[in-house]
Amino acid sequence: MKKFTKWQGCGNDFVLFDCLQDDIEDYASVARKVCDRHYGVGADGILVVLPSAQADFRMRIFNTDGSEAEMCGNGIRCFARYLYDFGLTKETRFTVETGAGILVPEIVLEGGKVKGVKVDMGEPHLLGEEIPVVGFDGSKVIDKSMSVDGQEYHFTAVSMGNPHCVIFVDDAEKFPIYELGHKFEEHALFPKKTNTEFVEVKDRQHVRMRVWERGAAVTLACGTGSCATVVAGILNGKLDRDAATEVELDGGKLSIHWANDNHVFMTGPAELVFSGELADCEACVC
Ligand SMILES: N[C@@H](CCC[C@H](N)C(=O)O)C(=O)O
Repeated sequence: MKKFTKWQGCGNDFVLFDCLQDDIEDYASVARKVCDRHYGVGADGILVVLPSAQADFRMRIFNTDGSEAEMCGNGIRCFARYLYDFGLTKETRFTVETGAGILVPEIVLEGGKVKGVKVDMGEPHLLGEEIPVVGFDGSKVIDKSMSVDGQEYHFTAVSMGNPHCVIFVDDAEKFPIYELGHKFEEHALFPKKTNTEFVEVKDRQHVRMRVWERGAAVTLACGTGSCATVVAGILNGKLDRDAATEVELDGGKLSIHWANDNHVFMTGPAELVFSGELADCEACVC
């Protein structure tokens, strides 16, 4: 029987497997089964805790469709809180190897209790080949035009280790995300597919964002998407850089700050939902 814990950060939910001792044979197949909301536990992805030769821990993340993502912002806060709450580290600040490099989460304490997690998400990548976006080698992809379903959209592309396409809209609530989201994800401009954020700017430090995630469809929140949104908002002159921006998501709020050292800092909640054991663990080697 493989034990797991279920977590959520702003309603973006994950099943976490601690594979420091017992590994899972096929992460992709476990992700597809376990994330199913009818036949499985139900989640937007699975997080895998692994040892690392370069950092204190290693995190891998698999989407509901079994694809592996380079990084997950809400996921790394849950990952960090698991390590701290379950006694795998006594440190409040430690290093995590991810597909986006080594990142640094910090447990935020208030009166001895965990209030949230702040993560140094590293530097955004802006060149076309780094994201990647076809046809933009050597240049940034800011306020460019793309056609989806016969309609022209202005987009800005940012990588936070994983690809994001940020679209500023007049009314985020009215955007037909369920009908059109997958067309952005699969657009020929993005050879590794993309996450897409539909963003309404409320004021210079406050946005409303809805997301269609690569490999997971609509989720209640996206941490890397929130970072990409704020970077794109600043690059387009819509947001201020001197203080944090509040990103209002379907499932909660994140505070994002693109600091002068070029690092993006994300602060937000991470909560344990429940612990359990998989009844059918045929994909595990434990
Ligand atoms: N929800 C996550 C991002 C998860 C990975 C994403 N779907 C991808 O494939 O890049 C977040 O909070 O960042």
